[in-house]
Amino acid sequence: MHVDCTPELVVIEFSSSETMSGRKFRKHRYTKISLHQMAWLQTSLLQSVQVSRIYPSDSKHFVDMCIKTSMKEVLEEWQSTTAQTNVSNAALDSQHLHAFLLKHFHDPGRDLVTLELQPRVPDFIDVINPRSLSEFALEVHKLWQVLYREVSTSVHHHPQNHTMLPLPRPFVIPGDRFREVYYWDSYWITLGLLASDHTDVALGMTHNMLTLVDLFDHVPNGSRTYYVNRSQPPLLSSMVAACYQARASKQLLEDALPRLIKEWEYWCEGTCGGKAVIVTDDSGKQHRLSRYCADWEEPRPESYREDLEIASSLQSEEAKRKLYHNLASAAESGWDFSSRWLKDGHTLSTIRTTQIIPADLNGLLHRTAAHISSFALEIGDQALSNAFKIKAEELNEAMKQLMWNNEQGCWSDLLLDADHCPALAAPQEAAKSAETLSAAHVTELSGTVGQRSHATSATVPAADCTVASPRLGEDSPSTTSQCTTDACVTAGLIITTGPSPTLAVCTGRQLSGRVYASNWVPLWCGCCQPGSAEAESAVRGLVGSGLLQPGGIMTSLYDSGQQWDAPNAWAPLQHMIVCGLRQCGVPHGEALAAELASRWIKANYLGFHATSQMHEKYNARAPGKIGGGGEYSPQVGFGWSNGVLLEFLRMYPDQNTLNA
Ligand SMILES: OC[C@H]1O[C@H](O[C@H]2O[C@H](CO)[C@@H](O)[C@H](O)[C@H]2O)[C@H](O)[C@@H](O)[C@@H]1O
Repeated sequence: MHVDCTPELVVIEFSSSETMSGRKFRKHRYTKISLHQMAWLQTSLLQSVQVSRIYPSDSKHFVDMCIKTSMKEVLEEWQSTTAQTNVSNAALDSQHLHAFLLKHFHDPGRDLVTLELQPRVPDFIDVINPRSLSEFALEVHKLWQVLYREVSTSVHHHPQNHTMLPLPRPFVIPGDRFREVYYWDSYWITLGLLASDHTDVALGMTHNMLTLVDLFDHVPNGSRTYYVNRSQPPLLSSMVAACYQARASKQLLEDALPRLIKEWEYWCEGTCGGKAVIVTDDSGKQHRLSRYCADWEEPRPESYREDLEIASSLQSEEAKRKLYHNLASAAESGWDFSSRWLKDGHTLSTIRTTQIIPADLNGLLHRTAAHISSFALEIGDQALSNAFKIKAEELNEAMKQLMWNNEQGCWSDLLLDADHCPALAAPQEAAKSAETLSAAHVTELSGTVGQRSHATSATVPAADCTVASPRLGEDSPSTTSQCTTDACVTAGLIITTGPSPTLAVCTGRQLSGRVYASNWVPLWCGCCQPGSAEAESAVRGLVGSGLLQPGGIMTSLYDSGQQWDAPNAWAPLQHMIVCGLRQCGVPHGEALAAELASRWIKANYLGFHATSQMHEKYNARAPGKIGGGGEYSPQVGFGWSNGVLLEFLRMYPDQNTLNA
């Protein structure tokens, strides 16, 4: 396989099989096995199994099963079975399907081995006050053992029989249906492991992530082949920073730096396609920002039936492809799903993820650049450090000019008009003109995308073009300045070729007025100076946002029925915002951080006492109540909740008001 991260088109064609059509994958390097797997994940077998509801409780069940025989055998027999029964490319009756699956597949789980973790009780647990909380912390600490795994030898020897990626080191999984490593979950799991004195496991998890960057030029959403088409919120540099703080090894920084730079290029340089966008500010100055943009335009294999159902209301194939692309891109955001990505705020078929420049993503990229700069300094590479210092400053300036929402005291998401911007199109669309190669298995074709020179104009409301109060609905704007229809129309969108052939220049944009916890993530990412006017305004904005509830920081103000919305509260958001408040240099911010951490600890404690479990999400309005909504049933375990709880108790061991 080609190793450079250059614009590339990979064409897969399984010529001997009717069940596999030629598929194109643009960008990045995929491993050969993952390419075969990606093609396999688009066969009529997958479609038949998922549509038949043979595993009714969860669409993820089938894609996590392991092949008993070989992929070749499975596909050849599938082809002849469907041919014999004269239902080529269509569903078999459930009896035949059952028999077929039993012959060729193991239930999920064969790709993992449960390991023994070295027992230890970290010192901070003894210091926790009151005693009941210290006992609770010990129970949660013991859950690492329950979630500790490594991949089985079969994954290393026969990777083509597994969707599981062959990770070299042991790891902690989130739990329940999430039987693999998840990118952003791993950061909070790592923090919890470090608090728990499991430093070697934390380092191993970080090493796994660096290996994934070697293989894919990015960290996939999760360690499964069906997740490699996208990433998740970039927290690898934060994992490295946390491990470096725990065990100051310069070797870790030496190993990490080239991989972090590769990851940076994936998100920000535009060479890997789709994610980087140029947006101009009111003075015409161009800024580079990033968005979520998956390399996938099919139903997600792990949620196949769900995606087909959402698409059923759409007529054209193009509209369906665009929908699938936006669903996968929302999964890349980690916020799958949320009113945040939905044009009307509640209907999944109105999803428009790739039209949005997210405040949290760009904040995290700023944090990544700042980390790279400081790691480079630490190992004596002044030039690299300077280069990334400049990148961090540029991104900060872009966010300040384009995303800072003075009215709400936060960084808001930006809306672009993707319909009128060719380079913002879905990946297969952008690659449409490329020639499909016929090949026995896998072939590569380089340098075919993004050669565009359009100068189109269309109209979208501009940043200063707004109406009164924030509301959820179509393009609800953010500030209270007057807006007339004419003013909106004249401040139009102009798209031209950007400095790099793959980047679009968008001169029209609109600040989202919707209120999400993600709007305060940049506070944690160092996007304003401690003690500055912005920091003060952000603290005020958060207090007045309506998000601060008795059970923690609510994800949004909108009860959309999606899991990344009200009334749910998620551990990662609590952690980033609490730490942002702690470091923002505003006295009231620090007190608020302590108060919010206490609310979260109490909610987790009550939830554990009611259910004997740690949960993936909670209900912010009712402390101790479990969260819900979304496309799968609420999960227990749970990696990041355990990590944040232990980290909060390490930071704030005195919780004497627990029973108040
Ligand atoms: O199967 C549906 C989706 O499930 C995952 O998303 C959710 O769980 C992840 C693991 O805890 C978490 O990282 C993510 O924020 C959750 O929304 C998965 O990441 C998605 O890609 C997948 O489509």
